[in-house]
Amino acid sequence: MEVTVVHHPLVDHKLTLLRNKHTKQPVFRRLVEELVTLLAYEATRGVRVVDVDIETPVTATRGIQLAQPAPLVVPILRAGLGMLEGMLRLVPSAEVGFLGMIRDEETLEPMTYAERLPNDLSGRQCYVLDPMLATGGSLGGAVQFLVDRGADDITCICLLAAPEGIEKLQGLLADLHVPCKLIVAAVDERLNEVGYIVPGLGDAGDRLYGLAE
Ligand SMILES: O=P(O)(O)OC[C@H]1O[C@H](OP(=O)(O)OP(=O)(O)O)[C@H](O)[C@@H]1O
Ligand SMILES: O=c1cc[nH]c(=O)[nH]1
Ligand SMILES: [Mg+2]
Repeated sequence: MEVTVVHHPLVDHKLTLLRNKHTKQPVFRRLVEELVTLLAYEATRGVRVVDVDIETPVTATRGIQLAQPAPLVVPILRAGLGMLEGMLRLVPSAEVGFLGMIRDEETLEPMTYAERLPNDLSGRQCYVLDPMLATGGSLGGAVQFLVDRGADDITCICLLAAPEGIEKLQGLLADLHVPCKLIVAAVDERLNEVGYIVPGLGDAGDRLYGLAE
């Protein structure tokens, strides 16, 4: 798996605001969207295009446009939903599929509770959105789910990743033999004893949408 850490002062500036526990929910939501737009610019460098003939007001010329089928964006509910608008701002013609996953906070095992995706994902460029790659259970489960549906081109966009999660995903992908990229704003130090990213930003879903319990 190719891992790209996006280095840019605006990304680091926004990420610092996001990490700050005093950042209020409306600002947090806005920052997540803005960050995703910046990451999506990097993540879509390999988006498929086709040549197209057009006419400008001056002359005929050749350009490009996004190829069909359109890219498929898959936010992992809940927290990944906070990234959707930021992604669609850059790729408004993308289609959207949904995957709901929750990790058991005791065992840290992920569970899939909702799914609305095309049945056949072969030949689709899939962009998975999840702000946090912690143990890697949730994103690994999501990637496995997409591959089981035939996905053969997957790009994951995360805000923060722990080294442990990246390693787990690498291991899974070595067995799956499917090309996969990871675009992330920062790789943090480690996981703590309860599976949270350190220094991290806390529970992304709770900070976006409030406490789930
Ligand atoms: O790498 P992992 O150890 O699996 O942890 C990461 C997952 O945890 C969070 O979701 P959570 O389960 O809290 O659900 P939520 O988005 O509904 O809050 C986050 O959005 C990831 O999906
Ligand atoms: O730090 C973490 C780890 C998992 N999920 C989160 O939302 N935050
Ligand atoms: Mg959560």
